[in-house]
Amino acid sequence: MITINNLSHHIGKQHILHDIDLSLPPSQVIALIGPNGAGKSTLFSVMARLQPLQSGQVSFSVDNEARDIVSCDARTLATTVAMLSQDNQVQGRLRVHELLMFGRYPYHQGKPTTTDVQKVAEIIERFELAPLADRFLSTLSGGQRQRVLIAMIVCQDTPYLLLDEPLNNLDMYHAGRLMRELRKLSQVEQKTVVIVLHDINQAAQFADTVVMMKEGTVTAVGRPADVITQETMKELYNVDVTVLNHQGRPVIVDTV
Ligand SMILES: Nc1ncnc2c1ncn2[C@@H]1O[C@H](COP(=O)(O)OP(=O)(O)OP(=O)(O)O)[C@@H](O)[C@H]1O
Repeated sequence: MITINNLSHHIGKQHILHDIDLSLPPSQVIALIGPNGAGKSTLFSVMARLQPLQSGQVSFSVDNEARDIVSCDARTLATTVAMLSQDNQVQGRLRVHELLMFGRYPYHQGKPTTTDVQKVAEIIERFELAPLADRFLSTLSGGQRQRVLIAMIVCQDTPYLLLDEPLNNLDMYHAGRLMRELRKLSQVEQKTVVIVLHDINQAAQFADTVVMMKEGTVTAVGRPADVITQETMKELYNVDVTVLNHQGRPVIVDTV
């Protein structure tokens, strides 16, 4: 469970996040959606302590114990929550398998064990990265680099994953594969995966819970079928859509 209480955030004089209260259930895929500038990335970076918490509280519960992001030491936080941000700067002179091992750093602190080696091998297999494993990151395409970055986050093996627009640059095959892997991580390994998506149909198809944000506030939280409606799409994005139903989940079609 992720618990956020009264979280507000300013950048300069601009009020970016307003009094956010959220309880996000464990072992789910949770889609965070909302228009550009709504505050999704800011919320993620505060949750992962990449930006200091200015007011409010955030905690991640592990084994029935709440880990507060302010009091948590760096190593514990790094084994609790992993985040993929939108603007990842990667060192191009690393090879793919070296970057994945870097994801294991909170565990091995520079001295990889057989468990770390096995985990990296498992993730290479699972994310179909074997043909790329020895390549330098600087030689990869945008989509290949994105897949490797996501795999590195999964290598970190944390109970909570925050993924900011992980589908960027991914083709239809890899986007679908990734969403299925995330679902498996939540269902089989009981991980909680919070994912910023701009493709509402991916959110509708794969998320257990959808959180809607606009102008720094949370406007709705619920199951896709309950919250993805003509009205909420108009309210969030000012678009007119038709909402269809496919196997109990909404599918939206832009109404021209
Ligand atoms: N470093 C900064 N300085 C000033 N304003 C910022 C800074 N970072 C973010 N903002 C502002 O904060 C608001 C929220 O930005 P944020 O990146 O969190 O939105 P988002 O919902 O992730 O948007 P997107 O969907 O476009 O990625 C925006 O108005 C943005 O311009």
